[in-house]
Amino acid sequence: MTVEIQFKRLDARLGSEFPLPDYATAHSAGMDLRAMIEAPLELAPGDAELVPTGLAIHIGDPGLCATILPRSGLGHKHGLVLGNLVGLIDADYQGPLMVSLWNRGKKPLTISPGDRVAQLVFLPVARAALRQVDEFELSARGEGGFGHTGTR
Ligand SMILES: O=c1ccn([C@H]2C[C@H](O)[C@@H](COP(=O)(O)OP(=O)(O)OP(=O)(O)O)O2)c(=O)[nH]1
Ligand SMILES: [Mg+2]
Repeated sequence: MTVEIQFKRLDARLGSEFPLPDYATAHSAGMDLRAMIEAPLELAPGDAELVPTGLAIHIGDPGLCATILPRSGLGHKHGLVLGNLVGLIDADYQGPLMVSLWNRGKKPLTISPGDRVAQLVFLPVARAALRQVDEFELSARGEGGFGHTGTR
């Protein structure tokens, strides 16, 4: 499904020097986000920096959220992942979209202005109304968890 999402361009280089976030292929689930930094950023091993993406979005619909996820190639090959592991963008958030870049690897990494460093994925959300009970109707799993079903 396609949803229309309002955005504001906070950095004039987006949409001119660098393309706006977009899907790389017809069926990509994520649109890549760029590091809209002023100058190259060196991330020492273990360091994390909060980096602007140059845009703000307002999802507006409580039945939707967005997540910011690492890009597989950068995460696996270079150790560039997210300081919060996954970013969660609430439907009522209107501030600048930020990415926490974490070098979890063993070598310094240099991020250049405009690099595509993470990806934005929109997801449906179920919001819960919690109802307290004394007992659950017993399920097949019951309280078994944390490896209860084995590995083979
Ligand atoms: O990677 C991220 C994660 C979050 N946000 C923004 C959007 C989100 O709606 C807001 C709050 O995020 P979250 O609820 O995860 O953080 P919090 O520490 O609980 O902050 P708050 O108390 O504002 O909810 O920060 C980003 O821009 N980038
Ligand atoms: Mg929160």
